[in-house]
Amino acid sequence: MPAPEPSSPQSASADVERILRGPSGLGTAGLRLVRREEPPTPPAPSAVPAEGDPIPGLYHHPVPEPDPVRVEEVGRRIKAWALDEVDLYPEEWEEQFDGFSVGRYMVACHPDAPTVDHLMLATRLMVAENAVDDCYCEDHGGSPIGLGGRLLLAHTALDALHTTQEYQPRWAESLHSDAPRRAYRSAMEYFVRASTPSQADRFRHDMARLHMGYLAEAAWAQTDHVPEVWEYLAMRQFNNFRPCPTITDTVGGYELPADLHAQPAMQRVIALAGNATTIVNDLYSYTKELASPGRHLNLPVVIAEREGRSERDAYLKAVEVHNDLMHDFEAEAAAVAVAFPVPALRRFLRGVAAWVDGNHYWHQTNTFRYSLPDFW
Ligand SMILES: CC(C)=CCC/C(C)=C(\C)COP(=O)(O)OP(=O)(O)O
Ligand SMILES: [Mg+2]
Repeated sequence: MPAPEPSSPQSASADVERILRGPSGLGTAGLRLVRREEPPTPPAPSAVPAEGDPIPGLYHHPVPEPDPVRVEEVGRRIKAWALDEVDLYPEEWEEQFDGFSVGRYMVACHPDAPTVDHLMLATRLMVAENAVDDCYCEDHGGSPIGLGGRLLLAHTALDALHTTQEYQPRWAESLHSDAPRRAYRSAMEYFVRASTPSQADRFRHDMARLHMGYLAEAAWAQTDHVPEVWEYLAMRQFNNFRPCPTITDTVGGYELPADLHAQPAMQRVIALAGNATTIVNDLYSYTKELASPGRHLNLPVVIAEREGRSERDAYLKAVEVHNDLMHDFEAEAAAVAVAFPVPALRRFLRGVAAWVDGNHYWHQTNTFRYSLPDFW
C-alpha cells in the first residue's frame, strides 16, 4: 500500500473528522452515523460552569439528544428485566437505579443500533457490570476484602466452568445466588445468542481485564497505597469502560473480524478510547468520590498526592491528560482507518468514537450522580 501523503494540520484534522464522524458536504448528512453539531463554543477560562455543563477546557464532541422514544422503551424494558428476570435490587435502591438513566446512556452511546433489541444487549451488560462494581467493590456492600474470590466466581457466569458431573450442578446453582451473578448470567446469555463466538470471546477477555483492574484497585485500598501516576493509569486501563465500546459491532448488528480487532494498532486505538472515557469518569465523579468514606483513588487525587499539586492544579492537569488521550485516540483511529480500508473496520471505529462521545454526554448531563468541583 502506498505511504499516505504528508498532510497539513488542517487537512489531518478534517481526515479525522471524516473518518470518525462520517463524510461532510452537500447531501451527505444521511451517511453519517452521528449527526454533526455546531462545534462547541469553548468556555472562557474563567467561566463558571452551570449544573449540567461540560468541564471547562475538556476536549469533547457534543452529541444530539438521544431519541426519546428509544430512551423510554429501553428504560421500560431494562426495569422489567432487572425486577422480573434477575431480581436485581431491593425497593429502596429504585431511585438510584432510575437516577442512573441507563436508557439515555445506552441510546446516546449506540446511535447505529438497528433495533431496541440490539440496544438491550448493551443495556443489560451495563447494568450487570454496575451491579458487580456496586455490590462487590463499592457502595452497596462491596469491600476489597475477599473480592478476588467473589469476582472469580462471578466471572464464571461469563466464562463457564467445565467440570465433572458431580460438581457442575453446584456451580450452575451458584449463578442464581446473588444479584451480580444473576445479572451477569442473564445478560451474557442474551449477548451470546446475538454475537458470534469470537465477539463473545472478545467480551470475556475484556471482562477478565476489568476484573483484574478491580483487584489492583482493591489491593491498593487494603494497604492504603497511593500508586505513582503512571501506575494509577495502568490500573485504570484495566478498571475501565473498555468492555462497553468494544461490543459496538454486536450492538450494531455486524462484526469486526477477529484478526482486525487483534491488530496491535487497533488494540492501541481501543485502549486509548477506553482510557479517555474512564478519565472522563474520574473527572465528573471527582466530587462524589471525595465525599465518599475513606480515600477513593481517581486521577486528580493521585496527581495531587504524587506530584505535590493543589487539588485544583491536579484536577486541571488531569483534564490535560484526558485531552491528550482523546487527541491520540482520534489521530491513531484515523491512521488505522487508512491502513485497513475495510468497511466493517471503519464502522467499528465510528462506533467506538460514538461511544466515547455518548459516554461524555451521559457524565456531563447526569446531575443526579455527578457535580463539578468549584475550580473555575
Ligand atoms: C460499565 C463498566 C464496564 C464499568 C467498569 C468500570 C467502572 C465501574 C467505571 C469505569 C466507572 O468508574 P467508577 O467506579 O469510578 O464509577 P462512578 O464514579 O462511581 O460512577
Ligand atoms: Mg469514578
